[in-house]
Amino acid sequence: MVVVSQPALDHFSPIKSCRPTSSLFNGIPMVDLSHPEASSSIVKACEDFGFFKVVNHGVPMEFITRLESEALNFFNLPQSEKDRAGPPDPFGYGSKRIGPNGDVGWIEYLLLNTNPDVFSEKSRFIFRENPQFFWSAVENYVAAVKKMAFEIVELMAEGLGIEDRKVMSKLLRDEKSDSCFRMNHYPPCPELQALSGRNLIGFGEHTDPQIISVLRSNNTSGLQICLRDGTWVSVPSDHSSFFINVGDSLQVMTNGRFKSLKHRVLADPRKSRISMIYFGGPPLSEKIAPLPCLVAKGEESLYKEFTWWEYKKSAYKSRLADNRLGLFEKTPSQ
Ligand SMILES: C=C1C[C@]23C[C@@]1(O)CC[C@H]2[C@@]12CC[C@H](O)[C@@](C)(C(=O)O1)[C@H]2[C@@H]3C(=O)O
Ligand SMILES: O=C(O)CCC(=O)C(=O)O
Ligand SMILES: [Fe+2]
Repeated sequence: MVVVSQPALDHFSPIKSCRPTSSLFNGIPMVDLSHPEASSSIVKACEDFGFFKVVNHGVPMEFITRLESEALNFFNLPQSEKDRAGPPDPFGYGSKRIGPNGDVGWIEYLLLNTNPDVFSEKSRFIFRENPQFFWSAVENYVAAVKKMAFEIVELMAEGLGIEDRKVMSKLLRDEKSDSCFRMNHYPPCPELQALSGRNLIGFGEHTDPQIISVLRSNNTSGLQICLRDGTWVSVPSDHSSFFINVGDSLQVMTNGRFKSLKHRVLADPRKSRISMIYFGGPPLSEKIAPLPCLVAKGEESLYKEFTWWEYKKSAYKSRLADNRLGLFEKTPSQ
């Protein structure tokens, strides 16, 4: 038996760990955005999983590789320099702590508002004083990913048989859209693996609060999703594709037809993982409610009335793993 010394464990405490799962899940739906049937595949994937992979997405590979290398440059800076861009408020650089309520993970990250008008001072610092870290790389990448996200929600509306195909995309396209962009770095954790044979939790289980999340990572796996039967499965990494998550707000807008997906990230013992996620949210004042055309005659909304601002305020009072939507359900689920 391997005896783990207390000082070694203290280094990771209180970050949780779990047994490594070697099996990769091969059942993730794949949507080819250039296929004529893409809209119905999107709807099916959202109903069955709340998650799917996108190929033929139209985001230029040069934007992807450039941003990844800029992100690596940033995360390779000395700790004292990175700390000047933090702590997150929620925007800026953060390390180990996720959110304001005591969640921790084996992670460092940069969280940015996609609207440059609302850049926090810290975000300004990152780009003004770190010439290695190019704002233009973020701008090009985010613009291309947003375009893809708009197309995906428009195809979704089409697949759902909604007359106004822009009903969701206009919320993301709105100049007041409350969207954000996150770059995560999960350093390797060889010591713990050697000591205990376990993987550190990089980002604990949670659902994303927004409408849609668009994720891309390097070729290091670690992302896991929770299937309907409660089992956690690992998503095979694919550095040239994107992964889409249904967020809590989309669950509400479809009156529960699509479910937001619980996911988490395990750090790899040997390889670092870099991920970049665009979280598409509505304007703060927007009412989040089931789209009337998705509520059948005689049916009711499953949710109380709330604005995105009210939901976000409540989300920021919650812990990562909390069932945030539970507070807004008319009939609370367990
Ligand atoms: C613990 C928290 C971090 C988070 C805000 C929260 O209070 C609960 C939701 C978390 C989450 C998950 C998805 C995104 O990564 C994120 C930016 C978001 O909008 O909600 C994070 C928040 C965060 O890291 O600030
Ligand atoms: O880093 C990842 O792959 C996923 C992170 C995540 O779920 C998040 O930032 O909300
Ligand atoms: Fe997430």
